[in-house]
Amino acid sequence: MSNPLQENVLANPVGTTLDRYIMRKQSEFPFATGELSQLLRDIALAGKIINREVNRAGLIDIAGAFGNQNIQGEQQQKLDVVANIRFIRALKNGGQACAILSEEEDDIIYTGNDQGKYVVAMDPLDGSSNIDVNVSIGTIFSIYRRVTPVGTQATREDFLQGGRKQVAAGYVLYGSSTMLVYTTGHGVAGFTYENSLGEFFLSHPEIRIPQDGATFSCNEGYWYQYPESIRAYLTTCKQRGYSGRYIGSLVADFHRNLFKGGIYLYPPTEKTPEGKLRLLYECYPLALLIEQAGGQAQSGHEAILDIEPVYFHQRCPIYVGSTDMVKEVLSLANAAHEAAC
Ligand SMILES: O=P(O)(O)OC[C@H]1O[C@](O)(COP(=O)(O)O)[C@@H](O)[C@@H]1O
Ligand SMILES: [Mg+2]
Ligand SMILES: [Mg+2]
Repeated sequence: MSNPLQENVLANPVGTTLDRYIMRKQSEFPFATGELSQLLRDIALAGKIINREVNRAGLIDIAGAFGNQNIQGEQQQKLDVVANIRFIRALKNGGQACAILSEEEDDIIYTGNDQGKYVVAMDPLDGSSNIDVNVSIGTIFSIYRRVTPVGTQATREDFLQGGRKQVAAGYVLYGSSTMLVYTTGHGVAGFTYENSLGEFFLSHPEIRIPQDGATFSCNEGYWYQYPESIRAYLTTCKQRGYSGRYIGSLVADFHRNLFKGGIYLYPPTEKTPEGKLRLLYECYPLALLIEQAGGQAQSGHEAILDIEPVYFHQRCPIYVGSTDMVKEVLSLANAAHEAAC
């Protein structure tokens, strides 16, 4: 007969670690060789290291601008640079990624692992404008199986395969808790970081976004730069009494809508006529996640995952979230388009 202590411990298992979950998922694919599993572990490790830097950002000298501009013409923050270095190093040491594309670097980063079967596109630190003010930020990643022969150097073709060729995608959210959310094309799972054990534990096995929502996320500071159809949509949302929520960190706004329902909009503006967000390491990975969770991601003309990739730091408008809300934006945009023709 077990005593109360044993019963209590037996009744409270610590949970499924990310490692165990990856192994369990791998065993569902008889031909899996473990390289993608190892790559996901490497990304989780980099996420843990950046989490440590983010948590003590105020204590150590990584606040503020780094003093360089990246290829986007944006002032790099110190934490952008730190996160970039940490991720590249973790992927180099992991040995599975033969090349990386980063928001913070102009061109392909070769890891020296030419035997690696995968390439990774990443936004090492998303929500840079929020770094110094202790607001949630994140890391976004997208993984492809290379198309160039193993043993050779990766080329731009490996990165410009198109959104539907992603074999995995996800993000790490550094918020009130740190979470890793990813998909390998078989649903979306979320893991919460347990600091004291240094482990990610499965906390959200099958994430599904609600079909509809009552929250809209966009920077209304650009109201007068938005297309008329978007202003019409936002006006309708307000007339319905929907909530406006805008953190200014794409990962954090996306995460909230993923769990609660809602829509994130970054339309074309006069300042960014093609949209602001980057196709390869912001829009594609979140579009794969949202479709796997039952939502939609559109550019106003087509599904984000169907946009043809032409160059590395390509931008596009994005409307992503609950299906009913994205569909409504599209129908207004199409009506405006037809009226203009
Ligand atoms: O300040 P704006 O124009 O509203 O843009 C905010 C958006 O830009 C971003 O900060 C762009 O990402 P980075 O921080 O990785 O450059 C998104 O996270 C965010 O949603
Ligand atoms: Mg970003
Ligand atoms: Mg960034």
